[in-house]
Order: sequence, then structure tokens, then C-alpha cells
Amino acid sequence: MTNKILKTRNVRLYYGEKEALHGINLSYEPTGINALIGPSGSGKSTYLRTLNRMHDLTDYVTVNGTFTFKGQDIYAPNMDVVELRKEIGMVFQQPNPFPFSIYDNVAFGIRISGEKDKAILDERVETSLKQAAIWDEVKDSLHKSALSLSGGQQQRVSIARALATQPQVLLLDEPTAALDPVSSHKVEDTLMSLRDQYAMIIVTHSMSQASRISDQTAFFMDGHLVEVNATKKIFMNPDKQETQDYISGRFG
Ligand SMILES: Nc1ncnc2c1ncn2[C@@H]1O[C@H](COP(=O)(O)OP(=O)(O)OP(=O)(O)O)[C@@H](O)[C@H]1O
Repeated sequence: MTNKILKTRNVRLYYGEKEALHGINLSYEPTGINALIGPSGSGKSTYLRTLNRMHDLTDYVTVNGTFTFKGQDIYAPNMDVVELRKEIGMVFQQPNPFPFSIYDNVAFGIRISGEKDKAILDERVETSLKQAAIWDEVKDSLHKSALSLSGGQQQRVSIARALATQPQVLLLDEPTAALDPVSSHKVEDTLMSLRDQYAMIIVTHSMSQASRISDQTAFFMDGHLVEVNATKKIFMNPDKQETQDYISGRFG
């Protein structure tokens, strides 16, 4: 077993009194795509959002468990959450560009870190847009509003924005659910081109997407992790009957 970059143990999460995650144990290799699948309400997004402390601002949420990123405790009181989110970036279901230019969207996180050198910003913006496989489409319109792009292009700009702060982990919450099939495929291709460099954790409702692009798949049900394994194994010969029933479309 190689060194895991991110480990979570016995994750429990409460919305008020209600326990929504019942002791999740999952860990991630430094590179590759990890799919989280399961019926609606099974806790996939809730779990994903624990990984970069997205629940911090919701006062009725309590998170318990052990979360280790590169050996550090994610929930340590002295953890700098802004820095953490640069290293564990996030892409949401709805493409969410800021109402600025494409360039300023991608440069946003780098500028927050205090970088003002135009040559460095230019280089980082270009590299990130290339990594997100959208450079060729926008290189002549970097100063146009990101809102003028199509949904699929906006989503790839959102990926570029997350990559610009040089993260090691990318969290993706149904990143193609709001896109048409052609745009979804472009985003999937983008993620596959990044799989050797980043650990990606993707919540998806699409069985075909999970089986096409991911290396590891975790199946959630009712706030429990039912089964996690290599994606091929999960889709061809899962250990648990519930997993078999879900992937063959019997529920969810
Ligand atoms: N902000 C919230 N306050 C209270 N309960 C919540 C909140 N968000 C989610 N829940 C509950 O937590 C459980 C898990 O929801 P979650 O959204 O994580 O599931 P999911 O598997 O991501 O679902 P979906 O696939 O529909 O997005 C559900 O019972 C849901 O109703």
C-alpha cells in the first residue's frame, strides 16, 4: 500500500441532533479519481464537505472523527482553513464563476495569497487553463466576462480556478450534473487528464461516469459506507448485495 494523502476515520456528522454520517472510514492515494456513489440523501455531499471543512460556517453541524491530510489534522484548532482550501480545492455542481473576467477568475486565489507579479500570474493562469483543457477556447478572450461562456466552459474555468492555487486534492460535487452530454464528456476528459497529478474525489449520480473515469468507488447508503473497492471490482463483482442492487438500478 502506498502512502495515502488523505485519511478519514470514523467520520460522524450531526445536523443538530440528527446523525447523518455513521462512522465513515475512507482514505485516498495521492493521485487518481475516487467516486462516491449512492442514492439521494445517502450522505455523499455531506461527507465530501467534511474534507475541506466546508461545514465550519453552519453552526448546527457537528463533525467528529479523524481527518489527516499529509499527516496533519485537518480539524486542528490552529489549521489555517484558507490555506487548507488552496490545497484541497472544490468544484461545485453549478458552475460558479465570479462576475469578473476569465483571467481574474483564475487569478483570484493566487492574488489572495498576495501574488502581484504579472508574469507569474500570467503564467499560472495559462497553465491552469491548459490543465483544465479550456485554454484554446478562451486564450483570445481572457478579459471577457466568465459569465459569457457556456455552462461547460464555465465549469472548466471553475476547475482551472481550483487548480491555480496548486492543490493536491480536488473535491468535485456532481460537477457534470448541470451540463449537457457533450460538455459533460469534456469535463470528464479534463478530469481524466489530471488523474496522474491529483487526488480527485467526485460525487456522482451517474453509474456510467463512475465506472468510466474512477479508480476507486465508494458506495454510500443511509449515511453508511457500504463498500469501497477498485472501481472494476465494485461494478463487476461487488461484495455486498446492496451495492449490486444499486448499480444494477434496482433502487436509488
Ligand atoms: N443543511 C442540512 N441540514 C439538515 N440536514 C441536511 C442538510 N444537508 C443534508 N442534510 C441531510 O443529510 C442527509 C445526507 O444528505 P446529502 O446531501 O449529504 O446526501 P447525498 O447523498 O449527497 O444526496 P444527493 O445525491 O441528493 O445530493 C440527508 O438526510 C439530508 O436530508
